[in-house]
Amino acid sequence: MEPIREKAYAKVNLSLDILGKRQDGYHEVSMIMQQISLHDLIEISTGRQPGIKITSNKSKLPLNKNNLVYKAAEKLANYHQIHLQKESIIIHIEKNIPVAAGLAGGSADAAATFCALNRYWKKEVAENDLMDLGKEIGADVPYCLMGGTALAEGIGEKLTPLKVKTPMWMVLVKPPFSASTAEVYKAFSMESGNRRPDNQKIIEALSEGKLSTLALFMENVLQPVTTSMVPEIEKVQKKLLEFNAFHAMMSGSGTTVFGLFKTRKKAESAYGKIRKIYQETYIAHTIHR
Ligand SMILES: C[C@](O)(CO)[C@H](O)COP(=O)(O)OP(=O)(O)OC[C@H]1O[C@@H](n2ccc(N)nc2=O)[C@H](O)[C@@H]1O
Ligand SMILES: Nc1ncnc2c1ncn2[C@@H]1O[C@H](COP(=O)(O)OP(=O)(O)OP(=O)(O)O)[C@@H](O)[C@H]1O
Repeated sequence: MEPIREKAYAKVNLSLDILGKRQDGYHEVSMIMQQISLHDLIEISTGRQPGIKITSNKSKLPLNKNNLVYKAAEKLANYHQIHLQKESIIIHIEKNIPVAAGLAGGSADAAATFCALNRYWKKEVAENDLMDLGKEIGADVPYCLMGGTALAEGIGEKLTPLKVKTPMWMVLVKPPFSASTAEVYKAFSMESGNRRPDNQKIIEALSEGKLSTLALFMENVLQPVTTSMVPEIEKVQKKLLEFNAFHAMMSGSGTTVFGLFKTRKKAESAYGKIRKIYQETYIAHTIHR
């Protein structure tokens, strides 16, 4: 049997606002998510040993039960009442998305694993059920299942798809330092007074293709928090602006900073320059559903 392949696309946060803290430690958010062309590849094939084996081209990735791909396989098998121990499955993760970078790499892999395993097992799951299973793995997983452009509320699982008139090119830089999502959220204070995005204005600007207006209202309230841990973020942001990005901002809890460009040519020119400074530099475009 031919291996089953599924692309796992990264996301950037065009905005991230925090509205409050919940009793369980999670935060109520309001953020605009955008899927991008940078992706991992999930490949499912039949193995010889019983159980699930995870392999990857990336040596530092956990290949055990801590991998979000394993968690996704376990959840989906339970849902279908399939005994994983009686299966013989190899899941290979071709990792291209930088890890612990604010680009939802692990969440995207989990979402793609759901889709690939459903095809492998020839099963279907109602969208709502799949979203619920995804939410149990991570707050970004429901969005990764949906893709495209969306307003994400609640802890990130309440999703509204958004219209975008103009696709965009971007250059992403992952500084050589990471930050833990849990630690960044923990260090955020509701009294911080950090600059907040105006999501309604961003939604309008996206639907009308007004890129300069968009830039006026994009903010990530976590950026000052992560920058206090990793000051390099500010330097990367300045470099992207210097190389003609019309806006540059940190994605998610960081540490990746992305710069938006009005044309592919401008993005390619900046990419050529900034990759000489930062090893983990990527060029991508937005993906629309
Ligand atoms: C930063 C973002 O990537 C922005 O899209 C997400 O909000 C984080 O999504 P994620 O990594 O899928 O989050 P999870 O794996 O569910 O949670 C990791 C940790 O982040 C914190 N967390 C996450 C989401 C949220 N709305 N509030 C939180 O406080 C919690 O401490 C949690 O223990
Ligand atoms: N398949 C996976 N890909 C990447 N990381 C994984 C995976 N499975 C487990 N992890 C672990 O999860 C942690 C976060 O990785 P990930 O790349 O998803 O972070 P992130 O991009 O900051 O996510 P988010 O934007 O959702 O907060 C890492 O420490 C990594 O070891």
